[in-house]
Amino acid sequence: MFTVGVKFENVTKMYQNGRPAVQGLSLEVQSGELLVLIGPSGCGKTTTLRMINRLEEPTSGTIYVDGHDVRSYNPIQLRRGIGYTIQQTGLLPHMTVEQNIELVPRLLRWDKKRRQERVRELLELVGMDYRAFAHRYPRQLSGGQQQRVGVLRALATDPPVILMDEPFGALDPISREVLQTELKRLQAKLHKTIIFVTHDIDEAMRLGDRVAILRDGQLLQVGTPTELLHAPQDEFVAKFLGRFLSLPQSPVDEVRQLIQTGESRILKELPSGERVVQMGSFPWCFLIDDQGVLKGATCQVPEDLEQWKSIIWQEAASIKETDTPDIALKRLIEGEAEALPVVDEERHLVGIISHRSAIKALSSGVGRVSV
Ligand SMILES: Nc1ncnc2c1ncn2[C@@H]1O[C@H](COP(=O)(O)OP(=O)(O)OP(=O)(O)O)[C@@H](O)[C@H]1O
Repeated sequence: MFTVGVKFENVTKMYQNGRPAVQGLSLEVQSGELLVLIGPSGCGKTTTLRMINRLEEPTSGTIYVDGHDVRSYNPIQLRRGIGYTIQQTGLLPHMTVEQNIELVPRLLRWDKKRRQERVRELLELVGMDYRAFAHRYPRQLSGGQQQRVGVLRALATDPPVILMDEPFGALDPISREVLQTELKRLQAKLHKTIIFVTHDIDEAMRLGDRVAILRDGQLLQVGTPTELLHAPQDEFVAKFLGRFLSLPQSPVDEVRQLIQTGESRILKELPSGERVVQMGSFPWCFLIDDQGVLKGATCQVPEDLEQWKSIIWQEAASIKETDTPDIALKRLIEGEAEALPVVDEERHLVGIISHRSAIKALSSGVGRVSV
C-alpha cells in the first residue's frame, strides 16, 4: 500500500513578538504510523501540524513529506494531497454532507459518477447510509456524525497523510470513545500516516502507535504508550501521564482483576452444541463449545448467523486470567487489537480485556513492571 512518512528536522517557529512556538523539533513519523502530539495548551501542537501542510512556515529547519522538503511542493497541491480535519469540523453549513465530502474531488475535477461512488463508499465505511445522510446539511447531524463527515472529507481523495487537530475534542465522552474505536478500525484497514493532536492523554494512549509529548514548543519524549508508561523520562512526563489517567487505588497484578464481561448473549446455538456469543457491546463475537471453551473469534458480528459456517473463525489470540497486565498489553499491541478474550487455565472464556483497561492498570505502577 502506498503511504508516505513525515519528518521534522530541527524545526523552529517564531511568531512575531513571541517566544518560539516550536523549538528545534526533530521527529520522524513513519509511513502508516499514527503519531499523537500531546502537551499542555500553547505547547505548539497545532503549529507543528500546520507547518506540515504549509498553513504555517517554519522560521528555520526543514519538514519533509515523502522524503521531499515541503517547500518544494506547491502549497495548494500539497494541501490537496494531505487530509486535514479539525475540532470545529470545518464543514460548510450551506452544503450537504455529500457536497462537503466531495469538495476536494470536485476541485480535482473528478466526474460526478466517481464522486458519488466515493461519497457512498466513505459513508459506508462509518456505517452512515447514503440515502439517509448524503443530502442532509451539517446542522441536521449529531455532533458525532458531523465529526465523522469531517474525517471522511479528509479521506475523500485517499491521501496518504492525514492531519487531525483535536477532531473529537468537542464530543461527549461516549461519542468520543465510539469515534476513537472507529478511527482505530479505519486505520487498521487504511494504514494512513496520521498525525493526531489531542489534549486527552487517555485518547493519546488509546490511539497512538507512538505518542510525542511537547512542552513549551519542545519535544520532551516520544515513544509507544508502553515505553512512556515504563520509562517516563522525567517527573513532568510521569505526572502528565498520571494526571489524566484515573489511577486505580491499588496496583493490579493479574488480568483477572481487569476483566470486563458486560452482558453475555448467546447469538446462536449450533447443532454440535457450540455457541456463538457476544459480550457486552464489544463489536465481535466468539465461538465456544458446549463446555464454554473458546474455539474462535471473529471481529464482526455476522449479519446472517445462518451463514455461520462461512464465517472465518480465527484461532483466537487470548490472554490468561492469571497473566499480568503488561503481558496483556504487549499482546494487545502485537495483535493491533482493541481488546482480546480472556480465558482460564482450561481455556474457558471468562471475559474480555481492553487496551484501555490494560493501560490504566499499568499506569498505577509506572516504572514498576517491566515488559
Ligand atoms: N498566529 C499566531 N500568532 C502569534 N502567536 C501564535 C499564533 N498561533 C499560535 N501562537 C502562539 O504559539 C504558541 C503555540 O500555539 P499552538 O496553537 O501551536 O499551541 P497548542 O499546543 O496547539 O495549543 P492548544 O492546545 O491550546 O490548541 C502559543 O503561545 C500561541 O499563543
